[in-house]
Amino acid sequence: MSTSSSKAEEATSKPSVDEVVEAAKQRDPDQPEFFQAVDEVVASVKPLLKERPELVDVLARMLEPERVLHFRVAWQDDDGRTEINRGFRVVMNTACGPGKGGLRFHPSVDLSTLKFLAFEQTFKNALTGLPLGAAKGGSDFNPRGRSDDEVMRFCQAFMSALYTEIGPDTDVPAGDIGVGAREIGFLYGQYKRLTRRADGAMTGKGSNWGGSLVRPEATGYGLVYFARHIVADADESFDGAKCLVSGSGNVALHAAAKLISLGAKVVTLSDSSGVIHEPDGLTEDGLAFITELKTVRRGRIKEYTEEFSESAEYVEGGKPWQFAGDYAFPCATQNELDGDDAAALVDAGVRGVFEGANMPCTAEAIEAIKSGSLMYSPGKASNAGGVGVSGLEMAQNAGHVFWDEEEVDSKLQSIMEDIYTAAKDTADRFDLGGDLQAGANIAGFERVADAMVAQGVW
Ligand SMILES: NC(=O)C1=CN([C@@H]2O[C@H](COP(=O)(O)OP(=O)(O)OC[C@H]3O[C@@H](n4cnc5c(N)ncnc54)[C@H](O)[C@@H]3O)[C@@H](O)[C@H]2O)C=CC1
Ligand SMILES: O=C(O)CCC(=O)C(=O)O
Repeated sequence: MSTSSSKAEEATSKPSVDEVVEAAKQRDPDQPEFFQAVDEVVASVKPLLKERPELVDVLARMLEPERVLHFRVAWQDDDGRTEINRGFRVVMNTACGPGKGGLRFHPSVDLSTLKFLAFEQTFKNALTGLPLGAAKGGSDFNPRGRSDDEVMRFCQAFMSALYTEIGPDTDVPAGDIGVGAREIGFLYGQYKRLTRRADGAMTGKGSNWGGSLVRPEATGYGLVYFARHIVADADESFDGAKCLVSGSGNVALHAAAKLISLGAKVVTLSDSSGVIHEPDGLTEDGLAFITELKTVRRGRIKEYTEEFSESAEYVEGGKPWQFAGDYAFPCATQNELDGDDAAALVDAGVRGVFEGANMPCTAEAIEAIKSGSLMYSPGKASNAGGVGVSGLEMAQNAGHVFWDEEEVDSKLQSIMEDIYTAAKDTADRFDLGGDLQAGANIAGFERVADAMVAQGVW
């Protein structure tokens, strides 16, 4: 081969998948959470990229957000002091529809965390089958310990910087960690005050001011609907099963409620301080106590053992994964279940791990879960019910209609079943031994990639 032709070949040869990922890592060496999420997806989609090598270019574009907004949020606390926080919105991919994804208010929020969440959201939203793109945003502001007035002033300042960038056909934020009904109310109120538009540019709104029924419950209920398919395929059921649930926020509380309604014994819940273990399972009254404790009094989970139950124990700094059970539902935060925790679950005879949080299992944990032959569902599939019902909220807002609970819940069940089927069928298509993680990643990736190809290079 002549030197000139090999030069021409070099000039036109495309980078490999690994080179594409390596180049992205070199651009942002300080974003470990983002690249943890990227590595997980890329490992799964390699069989597809082998079949369709032209999609490697598309992957390269997916690794760069479409837009990143970084803004100052200055506000006054109750003592009249000026406080400064950082605000962000990462619009990752609008190939399938407007930006869509939650806002997180937590001291750990930075660009790496938001890019990982927005990247996960890209494939999750595609899996719902709805016309949704993907975004995520938030702030390092911590609502814990702040008065309602402080939270309102913070939310108003945050939205004052963001309102020009969002809209029902542009980007539609919702809640996530630290952003619940109270925060959505303050944020949407400020959006309307500034734009004079009640156009549903946020989801998770109250059901008497433009929100959808079942949106508060949707992520937790959807998780259980999804897991129920996996468990049923193994000829098992949740009736009488001991379930280890982590967290005590929106996702955990509604997953626990649905599990209890199916006859399961929810033996743990937790917060960032520790875990409670109720050996015979939480009663509906016990769960109602914790729901009030967490959403109204904004207290700590240990108060359940101090004020409500004599049979429960509280372990400061503990995690649910130290207890025995049949199934585990990590519903708190990223990387809350590591390799050692997963090994403990395998040793304790746990038979399935179903993710409610985004990326709650580390890579080592997933490896241990799979080599222990446990059932496993990745968050981007099993927690997609929240954004699914957000999509239904957008549809109701656009049509100026309001659906009853039965209608929304039955649509949610269909969405979860369709995602399960897509993940399973895609795993079969690539002969992946029923690996739902790989199946979900490939199915979500392929939908977004096809949409990007159809819309040209930009
Ligand atoms: N809210 C939603 O609709 C959706 C949420 N998710 C994900 O679910 C997870 C939980 O979110 P939400 O319930 O909405 O938030 P939340 O703010 O209502 O609850 C978060 C819970 O996690 C606990 N937590 C936080 N850090 C912890 C730690 N290091 N160890 C133990 N517990 C910790 C908190 O104490 C709280 O109970 C997050 O990963 C979120 O991204 C995913 C899909 C939708
Ligand atoms: O409903 C939404 O848009 C937010 C859901 C979300 O943030 C998530 O799926 O992680």
